[in-house]
Amino acid sequence: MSNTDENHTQEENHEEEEVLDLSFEELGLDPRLIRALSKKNIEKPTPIQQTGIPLILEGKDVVARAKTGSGKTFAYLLPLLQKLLSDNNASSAQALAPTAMILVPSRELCQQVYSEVLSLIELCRVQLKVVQLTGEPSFSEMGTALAGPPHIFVSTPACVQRCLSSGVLQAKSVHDSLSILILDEADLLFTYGYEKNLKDLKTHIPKKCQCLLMSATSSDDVESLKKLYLHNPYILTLPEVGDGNDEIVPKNVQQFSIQCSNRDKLLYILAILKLDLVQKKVLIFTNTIDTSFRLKLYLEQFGIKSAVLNAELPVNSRLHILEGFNAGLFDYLIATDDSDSKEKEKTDENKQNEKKKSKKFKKRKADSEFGVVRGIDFKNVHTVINFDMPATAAGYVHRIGRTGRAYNTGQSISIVSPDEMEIFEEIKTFLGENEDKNLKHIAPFSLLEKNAVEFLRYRAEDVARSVTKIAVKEARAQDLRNEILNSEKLKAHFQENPRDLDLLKHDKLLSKKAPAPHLRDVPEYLVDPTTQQASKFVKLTRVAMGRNNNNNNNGNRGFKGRFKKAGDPLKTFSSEGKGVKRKAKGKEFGPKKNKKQDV
Ligand SMILES: Nc1ncnc2c1ncn2[C@@H]1O[C@H](COP(=O)(O)OP(=O)(O)OP(=O)(O)O)[C@@H](O)[C@H]1O
Repeated sequence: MSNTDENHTQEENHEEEEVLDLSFEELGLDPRLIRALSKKNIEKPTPIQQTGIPLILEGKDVVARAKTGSGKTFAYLLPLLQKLLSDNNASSAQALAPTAMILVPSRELCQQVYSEVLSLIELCRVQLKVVQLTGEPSFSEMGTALAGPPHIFVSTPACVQRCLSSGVLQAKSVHDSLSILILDEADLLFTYGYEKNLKDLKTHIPKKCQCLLMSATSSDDVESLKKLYLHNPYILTLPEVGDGNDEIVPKNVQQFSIQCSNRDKLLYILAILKLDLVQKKVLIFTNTIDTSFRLKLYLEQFGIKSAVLNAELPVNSRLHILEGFNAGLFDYLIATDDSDSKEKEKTDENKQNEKKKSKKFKKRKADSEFGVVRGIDFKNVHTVINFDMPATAAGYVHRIGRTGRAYNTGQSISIVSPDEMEIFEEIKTFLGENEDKNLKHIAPFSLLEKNAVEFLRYRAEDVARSVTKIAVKEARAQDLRNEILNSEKLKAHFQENPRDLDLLKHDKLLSKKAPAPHLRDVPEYLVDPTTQQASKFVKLTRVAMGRNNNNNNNGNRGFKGRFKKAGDPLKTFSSEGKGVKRKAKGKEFGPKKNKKQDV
């Protein structure tokens, strides 16, 4: 809508264009922003930032499609802040509504984007006001949030609609003041049920307003949103999603799989974690909340402490669990991810999955604004484990995308049972695996020897039997009670001490009986020499990476934190399946080419 020619319905033709190796200075960014980025160890723009920032600064409507973790948030935040910095004292002085709105599908994303903007503003030391609001705020909460008004309003479509219909936000003021609207994680907005909100909201968006649409994947929903909100947009597709030539998962993520029976999944994950075969931090995905508690209780018995994250926890707890994990207060997070099935439900008439969900799960009210996977920037996650396989291939890509973010490296391990083989095959096809061409993206996880697993079997099965359904049910209820209590305390505490991290220890033990001392350490005679060697390699790598079991509290390692391939024993230790497609080196961000195209 930023384009002045309203009658111009034909979208522009954009030729394919080489991505230049530009610096932030060359992109014309304000020195204050560049200094702020530097303090965050961010020195060089990613490809989507290199191509997106100049277009957004020019005032173009842009659709940006770039793979997960490619830096889309700064691609829109930096030009947005630059614009606000340059007209801070002029137009916004008489404004009665925010100058910019960033709409996201979930509370977690809202908090994440808000923190990112706030920290940039603080580091720039400028007087810009950013506010976030989600859920169902009261009249006075809306009034407080929008008083001023803030320059940037981060919210969900439903919440903005609420502000408008209550009259706290005047349609005329929005019409007069709003100059940039950003729809982030656009491919999820309809899935999360915001279609009507977005259609209604459209009537209040002034034609002069610049609209940006950010998404990791393309979909019919993105297409509909584009038609609804954007005029004559630039379509940035990085990499060429869907043209079959590029990898969908970032190259800096090594993907592995383990095939075992459903019953052995606990045994295998124990072996991976207990024998120290993966780098921390570790994010583990399950499909149901009960499974996550079962896993937590089980691992606890072996001295492995973890936190759980799911939709039934109070929002404050969820946000602080994320914050604590990002700050490095605990190493293992078990997340229940069903955002994937939300999408499946939407398109799939077959409701069998629904039936499988336990009655208990259905009774508890899960937060519809909860999103654990899409867009959440889990900091410094080195390993993603699919304890349960996701329901769709797109879900897999989004889960794996929680590691290897920006210029970091990472790995994923999917533990696949026979009844998950169908989706596993689907995922492999989606990733472009081709048996004929001997092209593989997911290799067997060969660091884990069968012998090593068998040595642990007796103890593991014994403990697994002790984690009964009743124990799981009690732990789940106990955790919920704890977190509800915590939630109110956390809210009050963090209002006064926003930077205090003491309360964020969400990996407390839930087991009724303390872990038996003999289960905490695996005696050396139980581990075969090959596994011992693999484990030593992983430890050495950790030291080389500067992690040494303790995560540093610096959320962003940027370039300086990444380790070189040559120094990564995981990559020299033979763990790749025959014919696995790997790149020895090269840019970690997709292809050289940027495709700007007409749609
Ligand atoms: N130029 C950069 N250099 C190094 N790190 C960067 C750069 N830009 C962004 N990052 C970091 O990369 C991580 C991923 O960025 P971001 O969350 O914006 O990715 P995304 O493309 O939005 O991913 P998703 O599609 O999963 O939401 C963040 O931790 C961010 O701070």
